[in-house]
Amino acid sequence: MIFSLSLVASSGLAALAILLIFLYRSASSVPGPLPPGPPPLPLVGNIFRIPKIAPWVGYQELSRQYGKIMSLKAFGQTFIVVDDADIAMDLLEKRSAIYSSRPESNMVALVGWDWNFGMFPYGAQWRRYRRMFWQHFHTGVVSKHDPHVKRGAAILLRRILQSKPDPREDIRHSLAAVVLGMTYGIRIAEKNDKYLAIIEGGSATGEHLITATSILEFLPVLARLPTWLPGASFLRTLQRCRKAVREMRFVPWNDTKHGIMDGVYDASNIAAEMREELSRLTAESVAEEEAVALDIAATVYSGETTQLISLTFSTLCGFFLAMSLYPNVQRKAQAELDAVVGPGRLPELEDLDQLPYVNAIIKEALRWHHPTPLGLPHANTSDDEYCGYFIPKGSTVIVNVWSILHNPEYYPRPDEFVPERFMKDGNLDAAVRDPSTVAFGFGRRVCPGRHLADNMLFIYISSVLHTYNITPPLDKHGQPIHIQPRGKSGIVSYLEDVRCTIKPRSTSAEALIRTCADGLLETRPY
Ligand code: HEM
Repeated sequence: MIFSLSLVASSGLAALAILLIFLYRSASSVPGPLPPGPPPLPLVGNIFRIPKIAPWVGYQELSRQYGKIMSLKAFGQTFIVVDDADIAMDLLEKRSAIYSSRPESNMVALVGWDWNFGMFPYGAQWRRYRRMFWQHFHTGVVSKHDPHVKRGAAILLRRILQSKPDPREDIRHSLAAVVLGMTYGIRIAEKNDKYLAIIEGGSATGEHLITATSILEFLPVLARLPTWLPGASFLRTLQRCRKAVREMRFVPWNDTKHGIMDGVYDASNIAAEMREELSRLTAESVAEEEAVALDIAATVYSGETTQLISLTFSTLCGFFLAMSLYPNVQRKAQAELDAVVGPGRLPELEDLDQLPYVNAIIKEALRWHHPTPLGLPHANTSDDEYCGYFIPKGSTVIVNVWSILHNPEYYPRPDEFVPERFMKDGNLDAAVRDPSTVAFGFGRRVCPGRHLADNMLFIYISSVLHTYNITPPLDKHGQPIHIQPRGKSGIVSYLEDVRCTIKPRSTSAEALIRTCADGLLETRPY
């Protein structure tokens, strides 16, 4: 009896143990909840809660309600929105093995951008392209582009001497000169340049890439409809986009390859280096390698929706506006430049360490008006769990970079342009979070052009501060107009209005612009 009782008891215990193990196992295989977020509607999810205008502000408001990591749903797709630098690092840097892909997008191929590795999914092909790109931009080699950068800054200095109330066209023209010179050795014409028109046509297609706003993203089958159908104007737009992107991808490469472009060109350029390498390959591998090289070159100057031009352009526009609004900042930087560089020359990269306040202005320019307020989205390639929340494979992970860079806890009075926040006792303060740690993205996808971008921002900003005074624009009565900084919505956010008055600091500054800039602008190849 005792035996049978104990048998029953022990078999009961065993059954209980098996049941507990089963319950534990099934509980642990049930994914935890998604990060908090607004309750989804059936089928469409949170489509109506996804902010469309200045979405970084809308996401910040949602994050205040739901937390620093939250989730939204749209047509079955999960969006994870992160509003905290440490969480972004935890996921995108520390777990970069699974958070380095891009969201799948039908629009990328429909608009014709599927050769650009910035949009490739994570994998062997992306690695191969990125490695090739990196060979031309890592810290050990990036200085080879300095002559092109200095020449671009000289073009800007020379063009704004005409003192127009809006510097945008001049900034864009000078950056296009850098990118075409550096990539293909092409020197663009003062006016009506063929290659400039090609870049602008290609980059304008970037707006069609924004996912979740196009019906084609969810119903790609519509792209197969005949273009002549009434109401199918969007298909004709896509056709035009693909043509513009194709021209951007092939025309400069082919023209320089066959030596048929107009005007002068510089022998030192990335495409020429690539061709040199191709010439050492066997005939069988040349065709495949040339296709990759051509796309890498096109990526340099088109980047992810024309990184080099758009993002550097947008940051420089923010700098011009900030200088017109904060005259004391400008004067302080000019005093530093006068003491270190002196009146007889333009600043050089070698001066960088001696100019902490100018460096602080560059950091503040990247923070105050960040060109990609929501960064570029990542996607995770396997299911994950973070702080008890389930993050399903294939989620779109968005970091609200703007909100992080405007968090008053780290950057008090965040809407004001205050370079002093990065300074302590006359030096840069290492204790303040450097905006570059989030501004250039994260993990394995971090911007591979960041060292070039740093150099460009330094040369452009220090050269302009050294030679020009930037003040507010004047109305027809000669009264200063106060411009309110407002960023437009888009993957790249541009300021709506950056009008200002730009005048040489003195007659000797004007002479310096003419002599130094004209020297750099000589048409002789390097
Ligand atoms: C102020 C200037 C710039 C800013 C703020 C910037 C910012 C960024 C950001 C936020 C990303 C996405 C990173 C991520 O996914 O986490 C990115 C990617 C990228 N950037 Fe930049 N960038 C700048 C300049 C440049 C320049 C000058 C180049 C080219 C020389 C460049 C080439 C690229 C490329 C090719 C990618 C895609 C990388 C990949 O997907 O693997 N960027 N950049």
